[in-house]
Amino acid sequence: MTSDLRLGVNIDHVATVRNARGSGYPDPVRAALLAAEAGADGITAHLREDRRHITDDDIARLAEGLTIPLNLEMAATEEMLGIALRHRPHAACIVPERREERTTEGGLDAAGHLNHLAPMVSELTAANIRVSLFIEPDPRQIEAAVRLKAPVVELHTGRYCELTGEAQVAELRRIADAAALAAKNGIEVHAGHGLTFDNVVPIAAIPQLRELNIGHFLIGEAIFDGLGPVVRRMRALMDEAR
Ligand SMILES: CC(=O)[C@@H](O)[C@H](O)COP(=O)(O)O
Ligand SMILES: NCC(=O)COP(=O)(O)O
Repeated sequence: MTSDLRLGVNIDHVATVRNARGSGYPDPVRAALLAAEAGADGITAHLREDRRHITDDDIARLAEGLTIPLNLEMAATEEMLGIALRHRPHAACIVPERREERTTEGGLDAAGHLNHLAPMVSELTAANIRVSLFIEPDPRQIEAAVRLKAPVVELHTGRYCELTGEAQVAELRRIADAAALAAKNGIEVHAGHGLTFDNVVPIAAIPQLRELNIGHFLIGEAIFDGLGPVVRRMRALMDEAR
């Protein structure tokens, strides 16, 4: 039986492999359908401003063809807002973006950009899109999410995944405290970034978490074991932790 913790499979890096050769394959939509068959509860795709992996056409096909919820990760720009409003994904997760970064480094500074984010959160919410803010596990950012009336936050687990020993335990505590604070304020709590078979269990055991979004590791492992088996194994680890 699956637990109350949903697994969102991020298929960005299927598109990274496709784009490396400018070919039509491997197709991230095919990967999304396979992940759904293997037990993913949702699909996450990050349409970066530089289109380095997922493309506009991928988003159109995902929005059209998925039977499980689509979580569109997007920068807080007018262009991305327009795309979200056009395709109406189940959820939109607002993430920070820097063109020169290799991956999403740190969370969105919601506290520092309240005035910019407020109309965006309202417009997405009015369009029936569930807004999530991808933030650091920091009480200041949770308070900003409360002020913005964001229904969901996703806590960035990247630092936790990179640390070891006592420092990792301290970061895990920071994530658990942030999850408790957000849930106490009526916010649904998700987490993700950098999660693997080896580090997922302590995160999945945080009782307030309702969803984990995992991509890069799963797509990498799929090269060796196939996407279906690795999604099923991640699901099983998450379920055992609850
Ligand atoms: C916001 C986030 O954590 C995911 O989108 C993940 O970062 C995959 O995309 P990149 O590897 O391009 O950052
Ligand atoms: N929001 C996090 C996400 O979608 C997946 O991150 P990663 O597992 O690719 O690092």
